[in-house]
Amino acid sequence: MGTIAMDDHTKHPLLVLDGVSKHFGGVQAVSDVSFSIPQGRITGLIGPNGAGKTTLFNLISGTILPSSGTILFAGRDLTRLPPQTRSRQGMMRTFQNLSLYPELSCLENVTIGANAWYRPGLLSLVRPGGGSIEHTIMTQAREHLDLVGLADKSELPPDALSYGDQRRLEIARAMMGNPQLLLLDEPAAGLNNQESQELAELLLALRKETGLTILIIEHDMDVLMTVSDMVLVLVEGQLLLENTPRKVQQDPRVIEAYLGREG
Ligand SMILES: Nc1ncnc2c1ncn2[C@@H]1O[C@H](COP(=O)(O)OP(=O)(O)OP(=O)(O)O)[C@@H](O)[C@H]1O
Repeated sequence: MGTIAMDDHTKHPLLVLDGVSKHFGGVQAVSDVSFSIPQGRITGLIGPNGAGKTTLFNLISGTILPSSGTILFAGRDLTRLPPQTRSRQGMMRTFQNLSLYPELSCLENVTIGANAWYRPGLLSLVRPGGGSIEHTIMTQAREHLDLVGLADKSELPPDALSYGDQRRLEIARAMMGNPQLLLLDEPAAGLNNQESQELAELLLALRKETGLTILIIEHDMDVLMTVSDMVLVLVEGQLLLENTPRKVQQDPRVIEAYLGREG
């Protein structure tokens, strides 16, 4: 009802967390976390081990439900909706550990991402005899392999790829779901310096080409500094601060939080 002022220079938020908490028995993993992410922004999520980053990702993608609080995505309340509904609405994720299918080719692995929107029963009704949806999926999968630079590896099994390329393959599969929001859980883990830098460039290119919004957990500071517009710092389940990567790196509270953990 015209609640957004047309001259408002702040972009409409794609993802909004409002007072989100999660406890596992006596462990307060995420505590009263609120933030919002505008469309097209790349946001880094950092924090010492056990800070609650993965729990927060699981809450956003819906594999676990919050103890309290609200999660809005594209203006809709998704707090209690299952992961499949969230991916259908444009939220895709990759995992800390690779989750590729070794018995399938790279191309077939990418097609799996279409599960986010392809429900055979429904589509066969919508497109009666109107060309093959399988053909469309294969074509899109090839385009996404090309997008991440793996066009020439389509028939290989994922195990034949370098670790860096396997990470790219996972991203291609997530992109196959036509996401508005991509959640990346440590995509540079296990990559060498060159692979990490190439990954950072890929993420920036994806954002440029598709207007994608990305939330990324990443321990590799070089990657984080390269790709992030803003960084959220989580410590002991609480949001300590949100600022630009440079400001975050220099913030004594952040340094203290990391050193405090190591000491
Ligand atoms: N299913 C669970 N049951 C009980 N406790 C859990 C569960 N999942 C997470 N926790 C606890 O919640 C806290 C936050 O864990 P989480 O894995 O979210 O942190 P993290 O920031 O992702 O850590 P890391 O950087 O090591 O991956 C930890 O104390 C962890 O032990």
